[in-house]
Amino acid sequence: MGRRFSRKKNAAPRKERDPNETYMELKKVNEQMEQYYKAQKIMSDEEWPVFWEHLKVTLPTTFRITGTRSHAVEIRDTVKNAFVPHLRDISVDGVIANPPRPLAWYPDELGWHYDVPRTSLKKSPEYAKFHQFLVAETEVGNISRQEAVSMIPPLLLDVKPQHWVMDMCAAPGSKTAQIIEMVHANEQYKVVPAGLILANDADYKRSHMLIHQTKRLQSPCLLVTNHDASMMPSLKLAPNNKGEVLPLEFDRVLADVPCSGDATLRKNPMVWLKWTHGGAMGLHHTQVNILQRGVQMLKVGGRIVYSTCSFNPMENEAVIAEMLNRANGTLELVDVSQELPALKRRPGLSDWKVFTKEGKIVDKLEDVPEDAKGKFYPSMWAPKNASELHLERCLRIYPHLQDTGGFFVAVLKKTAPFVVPNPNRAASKVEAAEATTESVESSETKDESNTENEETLATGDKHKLDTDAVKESEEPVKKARMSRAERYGAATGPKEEPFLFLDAKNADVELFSKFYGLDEDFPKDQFLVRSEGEKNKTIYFVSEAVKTILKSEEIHRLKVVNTGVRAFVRQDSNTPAECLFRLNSEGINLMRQFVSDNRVIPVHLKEVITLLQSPYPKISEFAEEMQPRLTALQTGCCIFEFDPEQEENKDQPNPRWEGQGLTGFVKGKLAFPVWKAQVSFNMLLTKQDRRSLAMRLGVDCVDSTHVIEGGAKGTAAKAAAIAAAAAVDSSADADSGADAMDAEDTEEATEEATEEETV
Ligand SMILES: C[S@@+](CC[C@H](N)C(=O)[O-])C[C@H]1O[C@@H](n2cnc3c(N)ncnc32)[C@H](O)[C@@H]1O
Repeated sequence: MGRRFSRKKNAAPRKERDPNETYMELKKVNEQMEQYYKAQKIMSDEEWPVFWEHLKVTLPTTFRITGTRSHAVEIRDTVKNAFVPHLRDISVDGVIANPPRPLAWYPDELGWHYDVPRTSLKKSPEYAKFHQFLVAETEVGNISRQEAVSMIPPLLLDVKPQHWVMDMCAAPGSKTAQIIEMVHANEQYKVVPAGLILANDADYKRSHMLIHQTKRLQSPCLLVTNHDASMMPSLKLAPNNKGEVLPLEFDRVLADVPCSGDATLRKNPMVWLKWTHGGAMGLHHTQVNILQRGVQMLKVGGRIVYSTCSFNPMENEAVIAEMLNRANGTLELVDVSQELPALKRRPGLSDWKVFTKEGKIVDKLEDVPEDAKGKFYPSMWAPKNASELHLERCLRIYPHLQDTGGFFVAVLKKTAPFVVPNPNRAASKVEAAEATTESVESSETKDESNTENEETLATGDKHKLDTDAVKESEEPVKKARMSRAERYGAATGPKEEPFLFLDAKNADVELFSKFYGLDEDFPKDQFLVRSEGEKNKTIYFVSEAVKTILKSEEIHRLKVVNTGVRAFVRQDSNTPAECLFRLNSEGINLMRQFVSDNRVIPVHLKEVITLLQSPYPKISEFAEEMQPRLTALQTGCCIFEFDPEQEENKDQPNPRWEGQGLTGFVKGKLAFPVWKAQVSFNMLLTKQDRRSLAMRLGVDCVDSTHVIEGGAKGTAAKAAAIAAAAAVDSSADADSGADAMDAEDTEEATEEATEEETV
């Protein structure tokens, strides 16, 4: 049995990692890489030295002020007017740091960057306060830490609130979060957007990081799946309200594919050590297949964005060129030169070199040594018609252009239905071998979905494995033996509980609908549970669009790992209460819109402080004028709503941000669930949420050991899995690319969540 390593209970706290430590010690040279990219002529000889030197400079920290909250602009102005003036001319580690500033190309000045590394923030009291502010706002979802270049693909995806969007390789989820915000951009009171976000990742653990990262956005329009994206299953949706049965297709698709990540070396200095000629070779074919599946599932007229955090043409232009040729006129590269006009970019390449692993240039497949041929595909070379494909419309983002990481982005539009090319036009020998098993596969697929149109049928019969993992000779036998889940690319994580919709007439639904006075036109048939146990424990709410997927007769094909906002949780309470279902903080902002005012208590700061500082305050501890209402309130859960605008002293400086001149309170209303027992009250927030609320209000709080939060069984285990995944991720594996920072943030947050749920 292998040794198990565990952290000792009384071990000293883990030392905070200092990415710069390793960074500084590393020699920032890699001659192979330098030669390789010089040979690719990715830029002019004059520009090269500036580019190369810039790769060695620490990356600024960036964050986004999220668009879903109506007060995003107020948060921006707080940063701009209250913090920035105090952050001018501040010396950190002996260097005068540039104050935070907006990213020139990010719309409405909602994307920001600053130079002081995270690990040095505490060295300056001004920056420490700024950091505290960022942390508090991040916890409530008003700010999202994300690398600048990683914000570009969703912006170019041009998502509207009614769009159905698929994010094919979504973990850890920073781009998914951005897309969710776009779907919710209109934020109309009592309106659940018609749009949908299907966020997928092949890695089960990472799919849970994604769930964690997006949870704070409280979107009922999100569905998280766990498939190999090149094998996303076709699906017929449940009939819509016109009785039509439509295939699962998307208006927008993001293919932010796994890549070698060599454009992240400002943040992942290990790239300097690890880069080799072979790094991108095994990825090209997977990338083509993921992109092709995305194109297949895209509606005609829809947009697909392909992106990598790699400079390598084999992972970039070669993939796009192959896709355009396969699409044979049904796909076009969009000229986005007028979109994000302030974003500095360089055009895509129309010619590039292919190297062997040993670093020799090979002009064509025939020239590759026989024993290495299996690793190469004809599509790795620039096609003869490259100059006709408008590859210059691709975007190459280089670090020296605007002090960012590197990125590659291509925006494609589907102009007509796309049929997978004849297997004879297969991209490789391996793919051709796969085609020999087609009769086994396609006959089964046709049985399952014989009404599918030509395009989806073609899709069904081309489920491919990552060819690197497949031995050619074994392939036909293996594929014929594969389980259905494997053929559809479902990853091998634990079996998921089904999603079971509750009837609008279900006794529990009727009970909480009546108790909370849910609006008459609230869609009560969009609640679901995840187990067929005797008692419904946690009740989730999903949008209508999500429901049409979950109610599909073919839902067994899709491995859904998470969906829905936790709206109600059955409270195990000894207190007699008419309704034991309590509202959950996770869904409070959504549900508040539909709950009758009878269960909503407007409160002042005083009451919030009472709840934060005393675990079970009695009615007598609240303001006298509130006591009759609190006494009359039926026992059970209610919402306390705090509106800072109603405070008399709202313009007084907040002691926490003193010096920054910030006025008293956070902007916008705050709603949180509170349980009323016979004579006392209890705030139903996790320790973390209590702390973050206290921090935002500039007050202290007491950590109650009786914090109640809706942790479904097994959630702690899942959170532990997330933490483990984040830990793996933060060691800068290649495909985490530009999002490693986000993973680190997730790790921190998850450790908190785990701690919480085990209380
Ligand atoms: C560059 S990262 C994506 C970053 C993510 N879009 C974000 O913004 O946070 C690539 C992701 O692809 C996933 N992945 C790798 N191979 C995959 C496949 N065949 N299908 C789907 N996802 C895959 C990895 O687990 C990884 O999470």
